[in-house]
Amino acid sequence: METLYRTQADSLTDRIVDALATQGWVVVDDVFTPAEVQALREACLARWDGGDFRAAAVGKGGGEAVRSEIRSDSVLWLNEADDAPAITRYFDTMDALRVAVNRGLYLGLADLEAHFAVYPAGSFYKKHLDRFRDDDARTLTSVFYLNEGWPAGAGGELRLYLDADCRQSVDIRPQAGTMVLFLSDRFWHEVLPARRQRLSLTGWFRRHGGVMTW
Ligand SMILES: O=C(O)CCC(=O)C(=O)O
Ligand SMILES: [Fe+2]
Repeated sequence: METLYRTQADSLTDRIVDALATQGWVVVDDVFTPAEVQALREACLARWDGGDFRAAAVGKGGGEAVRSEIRSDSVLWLNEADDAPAITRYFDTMDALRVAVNRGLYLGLADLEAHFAVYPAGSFYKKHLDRFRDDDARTLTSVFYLNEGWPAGAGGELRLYLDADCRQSVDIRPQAGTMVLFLSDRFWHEVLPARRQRLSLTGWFRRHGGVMTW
């Protein structure tokens, strides 16, 4: 009988948890409402126009460097105390998702780091894994797209490789409202060259590595 009382939000998190448990990745399109997507898109564009973005780097700490032959997007890191309600709402919703995923999968996700990314026409991100060699905190990747009506010929798909040998893959169009979630240490992926400006909001759920903090 319990299922009768389930809300739509519950069934969304059930779908996500089930897919992550069985295949390690999932594509969903109902985490945010169309109005929330639109507000995030406007916040992203306002900051892009304001010149707040920086060329994205690869690597971490001492090894961090801008390598435009590997990735040619620009990013703006976000924090939950942002002035824009759309952004604080993003962090609230993602936190609810974090709690639900922890409950279902015991991943021990502790926090989220997130940035807007803008890929100007012609940009790409070559095949990579999201987990850093020297830091295994990134556990679950979420990529959320903010592009109204992305035509089939516009490139810019996320190519997600489904096996370690990269023999099988799926291409996901970066349409507004689409969210892709995948385990950060398992799935190689790349962004195919985009033929028009491509906007996204990428988040990594991290667990606390090494020393326990309680
Ligand atoms: O935007 C995407 O589809 C993926 C971006 C990505 O792989 C990354 O920022 O690590
Ligand atoms: Fe990535």
